[in-house]
Amino acid sequence: MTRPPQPTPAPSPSAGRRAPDPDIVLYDTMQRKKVRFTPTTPGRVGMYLCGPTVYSDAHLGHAKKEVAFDVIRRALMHFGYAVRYVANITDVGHLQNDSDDGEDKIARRAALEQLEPMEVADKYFWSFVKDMDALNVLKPSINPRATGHIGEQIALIQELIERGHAYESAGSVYFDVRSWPEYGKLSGRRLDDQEEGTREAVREDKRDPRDFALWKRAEPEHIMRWDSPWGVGFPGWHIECSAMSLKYLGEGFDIHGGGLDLQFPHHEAEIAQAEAAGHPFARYWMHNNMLTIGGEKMSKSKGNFTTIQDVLAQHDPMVVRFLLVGSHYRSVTEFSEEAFEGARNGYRRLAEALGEVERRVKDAPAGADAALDAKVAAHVQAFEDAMRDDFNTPKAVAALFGLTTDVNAALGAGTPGRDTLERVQAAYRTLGGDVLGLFADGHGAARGQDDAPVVDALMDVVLRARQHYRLSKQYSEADELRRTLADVGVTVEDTKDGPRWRR
Ligand SMILES: Nc1ncnc2c1ncn2[C@@H]1O[C@H](COP(=O)(O)OP(=O)(O)OP(=O)(O)O)[C@@H](O)[C@H]1O
Ligand SMILES: [Zn+2]
Repeated sequence: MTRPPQPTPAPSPSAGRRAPDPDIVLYDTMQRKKVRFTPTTPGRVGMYLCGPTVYSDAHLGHAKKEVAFDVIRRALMHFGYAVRYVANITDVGHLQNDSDDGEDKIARRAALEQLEPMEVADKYFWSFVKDMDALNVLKPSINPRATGHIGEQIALIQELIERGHAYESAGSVYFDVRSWPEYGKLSGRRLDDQEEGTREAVREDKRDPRDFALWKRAEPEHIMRWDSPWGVGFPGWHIECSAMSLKYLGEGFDIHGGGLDLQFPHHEAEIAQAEAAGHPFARYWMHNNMLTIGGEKMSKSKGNFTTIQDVLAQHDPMVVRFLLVGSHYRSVTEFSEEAFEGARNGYRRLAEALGEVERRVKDAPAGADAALDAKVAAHVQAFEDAMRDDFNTPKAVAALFGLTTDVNAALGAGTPGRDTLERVQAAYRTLGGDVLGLFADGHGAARGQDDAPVVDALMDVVLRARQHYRLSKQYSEADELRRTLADVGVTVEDTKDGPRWRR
């Protein structure tokens, strides 16, 4: 079975209010330098992002990646491009330790929680969606799941076998790394170097220890299994991304994104699988750096993670987002309470200035303020220049602070003309709101002030009252309190450290 050719589809239309900006520069990992960005189809961008493996709640490291690429997408839209944004959901094939051995992460979790594997995948998929909504991450245009594309993956594997780049062995299929000299071009790893690291892990059914699985034979106890030309099995982790990105974005699509840690082997494998099968792959590769804690990558397996839900129980989602955009996507973001403190103050400064502008704009005197207009235009220019230069969000945020200093000075001296205030408002809403994703409804400026400390104090009182009811066995009063809180979206959980709440 040969896979039909994949024409580049017309991307779904999105806001293209201005002519596509030809001066965007981005850092391409493949070329190892900043290059001018020119999409294949003028005005349209096809973008693919490696999404989560849905076997646990997402942590703040995942949020860094999602927000980083969300901002890139939003910036491209701001600069006049229609973006089709495809982000996959891995719900099969991702084995423990990212290797070709071990249990499937989803199946393992299913056994632990005594759920169907698809129940696990759905549970954590929806938890991920909720987190992303809270962080104001735009929904992907397409959110394909690996289990929904087994046919496409099998077809691509067949093409690789036909072309002599993959072989079947005992019911599994492996990519023949030696048949594809370009393997290693993204990460810059030479085949000899790779051999060193993997010699130990040599499997008897592989011709070469560096060969990676495209399809794995399912042992009898393996629950997630599909029929294939090679018997009952399941796909390798890498193949889904090659198959689904080509399916929805077409050959030679524009941008492929993901975390730096995915460069090797995942992205290297994605490229080899597509290109060895004769399908030109992504034209630009973008990688976000890591969110760290104590200098170490926050990661599920290291256990040094804080879930997004836990973070959001303590911090305004817009402050979390502000913290993340405060460092460049290619820089490390160190997670600490002090960093949050800084973000809270920084975000409040912007949100309060916008709040004040929005309060005054209706009653502002007619006309404009030329001096302030000139300053606003310069800050807008600085913001856009920063974003054109490899999406430099820290510089862009600095431009918003510059704007805020000038706006606060002008507001201190009186109320500027309405035309100017409207331009100031539009600058905040467009640059901070549409591009950086801040000031989402119900947060920051819309609320006028950060009421988190007040809410925290009130919740403290309420939880103590509930605790009092419980200790004096007044359970119906305690339940009534919990229900009242639930009605306004506040969940109370009793943990071994006492009651905790989140909204
Ligand atoms: N600390 C982090 N900072 C930024 N991006 C991250 C971080 N951790 C994971 N990612 C990104 O999120 C995506 C999914 O990662 P993955 O599921 O491997 O998370 P993980 O916590 O590293 O899990 P594990 O420890 O089980 O490998 C990848 O693109 C990865 O680069
Ligand atoms: Zn991928």
